[in-house]
Amino acid sequence: MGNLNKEIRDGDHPDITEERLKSTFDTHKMAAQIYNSQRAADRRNEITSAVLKIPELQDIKPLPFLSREEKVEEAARKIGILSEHLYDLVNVNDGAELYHLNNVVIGGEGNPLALHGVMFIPVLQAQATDEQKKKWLYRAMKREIIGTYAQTEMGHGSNLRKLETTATYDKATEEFVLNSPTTTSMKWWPGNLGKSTNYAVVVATLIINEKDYGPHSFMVQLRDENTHKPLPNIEVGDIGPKMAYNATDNGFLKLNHLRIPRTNMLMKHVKVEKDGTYIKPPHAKMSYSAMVHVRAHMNNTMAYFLASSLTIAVRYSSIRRQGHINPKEPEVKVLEYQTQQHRLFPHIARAYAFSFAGAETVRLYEKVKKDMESGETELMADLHALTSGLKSVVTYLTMQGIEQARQSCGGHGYSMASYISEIYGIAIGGCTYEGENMVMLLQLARYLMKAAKAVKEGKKVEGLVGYLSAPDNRHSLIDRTPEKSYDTYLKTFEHIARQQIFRAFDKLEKMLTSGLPHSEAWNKCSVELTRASRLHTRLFIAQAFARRVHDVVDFHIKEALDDLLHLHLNYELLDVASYALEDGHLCGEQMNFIRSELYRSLGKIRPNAVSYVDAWELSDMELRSVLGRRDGHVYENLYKWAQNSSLNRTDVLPVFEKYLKPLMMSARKNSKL
Ligand SMILES: CC/C=C\C/C=C\C/C=C\C/C=C\C/C=C\C/C=C\C=C\C(=O)SCCNC(=O)CCNC(=O)[C@H](O)C(C)(C)COP(=O)(O)OP(=O)(O)OC[C@H]1O[C@@H](n2cnc3c(N)ncnc32)[C@H](O)[C@@H]1OP(=O)(O)O
Ligand SMILES: Cc1cc2nc3c(=O)[nH]c(=O)nc-3n(C[C@H](O)[C@H](O)[C@H](O)COP(=O)(O)OP(=O)(O)OC[C@H]3O[C@@H](n4cnc5c(N)ncnc54)[C@H](O)[C@@H]3O)c2cc1C
Repeated sequence: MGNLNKEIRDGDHPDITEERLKSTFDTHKMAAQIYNSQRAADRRNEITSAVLKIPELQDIKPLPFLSREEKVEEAARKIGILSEHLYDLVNVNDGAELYHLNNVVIGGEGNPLALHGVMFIPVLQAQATDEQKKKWLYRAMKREIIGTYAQTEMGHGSNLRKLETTATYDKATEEFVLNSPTTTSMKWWPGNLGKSTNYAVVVATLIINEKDYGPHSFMVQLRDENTHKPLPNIEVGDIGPKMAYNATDNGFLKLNHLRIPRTNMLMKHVKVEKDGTYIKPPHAKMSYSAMVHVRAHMNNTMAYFLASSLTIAVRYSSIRRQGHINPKEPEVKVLEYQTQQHRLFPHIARAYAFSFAGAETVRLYEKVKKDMESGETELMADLHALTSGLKSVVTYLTMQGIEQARQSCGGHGYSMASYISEIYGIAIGGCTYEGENMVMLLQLARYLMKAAKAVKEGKKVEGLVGYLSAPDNRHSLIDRTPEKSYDTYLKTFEHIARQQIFRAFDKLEKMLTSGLPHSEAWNKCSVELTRASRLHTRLFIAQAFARRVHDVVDFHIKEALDDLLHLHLNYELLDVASYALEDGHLCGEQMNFIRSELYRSLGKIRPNAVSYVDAWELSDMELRSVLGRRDGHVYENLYKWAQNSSLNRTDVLPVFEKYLKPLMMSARKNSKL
C-alpha cells in the first residue's frame, strides 16, 4: 500500500514529510468528499497536470509584482491562450471544471470573461426567450460577444426598487429609452464593464405610461463588435483600483437616452407587448435569478478561499520552528502550540462544513432552476432564505478564518509572498457583492418571522424551519451523550436558534402592538433579527456537516471527518454559548465539558492537520504562495521571490541622489557647525 497522504515526494522538507507520514486517511479519497465525487477530484488533478505542460499558461512572474495594467493584460493573455486549449482541457459544460481551470491558470484576481461566465450567461439562460437565446446566448457561449451584469449604481446597490436608471417604453417606435438621469444613476461596479465587455444585461426601472414597474433586465450593446469603441449615447470606463480583484475592470456606465428595441427586454417570464401592456411574471422576483445563482455557489468559492489560506498556514506552521515547549528539546514546529492549533483547526473544520453545506445548497438551487423553467416557483422563497443567510454567514466566517491564517504565519504572513492578503482581499468582497451581508440577513429574517408567526398561531412548519415546531428540551443533554452521537449538540443549536427567533419575534410583535409602523419596528429589532438569522444559518451548516459524515461509507474517511465535526460542534457551540447560558439551557459544568472536548479535539486533529489541508489538493500553481509550497522549502524560495522586486534591479536607487543624499549631507553639514 502506498502512502495515505498523496503529496509525499522525495526531496521535500523532512518536517512536512514527517507530518504527511502520520496521515490516518487517504487524502485523495478525502478530496472526493470535498469535491463531491472521486471523478471530480480526479478531473481537478488531470486538469492541473495538463495545464502545467503548457508553458504559455504559467504566470510570467509572481502576480504581486505586476502593476494593475500588467495584471489586466496578463489575465487577458491567458484567456486568449486558454481559448485555444479549452476543449482539450475541460468539459466546457461542467462549471466546476471551468472554475478549477480558472483558479489554476488565472487565479482569483479576475479575468475579462469572469462576469460573462458567472452572471451574463446564467441570466440569459434563465430569463431570455428562445428567440433571444438564439440571438445572444449561443453567441455568448461561443465567446463571439462578451457580456456582464450591470445592476448596481453609484447611489443604489441594495435597494433595487430605487434604481434610477430608467427604461421608458415608447409605444410609437416600439423601443425602450434607457437613461441615466443623474450622476448617482450611473452603473458603478459591474465586473468587466469598464474595458472588456461589449454587451451588458442592464437592470433598469421599467416605466410604461409613467407607471413604475420596478427593476427589469434589458440587453444593451455597449461597444462596436469590431472596433470595441463605445457606441453613441454610451459612456463607459473603469472605476479605478480596489482592495483586490485588480485584474478585473469593474466599470461605470452612463446611458444617454439610448434607444433599444422592445425585444431587448428579457421576456421569458415577464412581457411588455407592442401596445405597452405589461404581463406579470409567475413570481415577482424571477428577474433576481442571476444573483441567486451566484449566492448559491458562493459557499463553495468561500470554502475554497478559506482552504487555500489554511493550506498555506498549516504547511508553513509545520516547517516553522520557533521556541521551546520542553527547554531540553530542540525548538518546536509552531504547529505544536495549542494556541496555533486553536487558531487554525476550527477554520479547517469550517472550510469542510462550508463545502458540505454548499453542495446541499447547489442541489436545491438546481432543483429550483429546473422548476422555474416550467413556471413553478414554490421553492423560490426557501432558496432565497437559505442562500441569503449562508452567503452572509459563510463570507463573514471566511473573512475571520483567512485573517487568522495570516496572523498565524507571523511576519511572513504579512508579505505578499504568503499571498494570504490577496486571498483575503478577494474573499471579503463576498461580504458585499451579491447583497450586502446585513441586508441579506434581514431577508432571511423576514422568512423566519413568517415561520415564527405560523408556529405561534398553532400551525406546524416544515423543511428548513421544521425545528421551530419540534419538541424542545428545557436543559441540554450535551454531557450525557455517548461519544460520536451529535444529536444532542444539534438539539442545543436548535434550541439556541429557536429561542433567538422567538425573542426577535416577540420584540417585533410588542412594538407593532404598541402602534409603531412595521418598518420602524423592524428597524428597531434589526440587530436581534440578524442574530436570529445567523443562528439559524449556523444550525444549518452544522446539520449539513453531520448529514455528510453520517453518509460516508469509508471507515477511515468517516473517522477523520468525525473528528473534524466533533471539533466544529464544540467550537461553534462555545462561540454562541451565551445564548444558551442566559436561559439556563446550558450550565457552567456543561461549558467545562464543551471546553474540554474542544481541547481534546485539537489533540486528535493535530497528527492529521497537514493531511486535512492537503486533501483539498491545491497545487502550488493555484496557491501562488511561497509559504504554502507543497515541498515545504520556504526559506530559500522566500529569498528567490524577493529578487523579483524591481527595487532590487540596481544597488543604488535614483532617489538616493535626488533626496536621501542631500538630506544626509545637509544633516552632516549642520552637525559640523
Ligand atoms: C463550481 C462553480 C461553478 C460556477 C460558478 C458560479 C458562480 C460563481 C460563484 C462565486 C463568484 C465568484 C467570483 C465572483 C467575483 C466577483 C463578484 C461578481 C459579481 C458580483 C455581482 C453583483 O454584486 S450583482 C449585484 C448584486 N446585488 C444585490 O445582491 C442587491 C441586493 N438586493 C436585493 O437582492 C433586493 O433589493 C432585496 C432582496 C434586498 C430586496 O428586494 P425587493 O424587491 O425590494 O424586495 P422586498 O420588498 O424586500 O421583498 C419582497 C419579497 O420578495 C422576496 N424576495 C426577494 N428576493 C427574492 C429572491 N431572489 N427570490 C425569492 N424571493 C425573493 C422577499 O423575501 C420578500 O418576500 P416576503 O414574502 O417576505 O414579502
Ligand atoms: C468586488 C465587487 C464586485 C461587484 N460586482 C458587481 C457586478 O458585477 N454587478 C453589479 O451590478 N454590482 C456589483 N457589485 C456591487 C455590489 O453588488 C453592491 O455594492 C452590493 O450589493 C452592496 O450594495 P451598496 O453598495 O449599495 O451598499 P449599501 O446598501 O450602500 O450599504 C452600505 C451600508 O448600509 C447598510 N444598509 C443598506 N440597506 C440597508 C437596509 N435595508 N437595512 C439595514 N442596513 C442597510 C448596509 O448593511 C451597509 O452597512 C460589486 C461589488 C463589489 C465590492
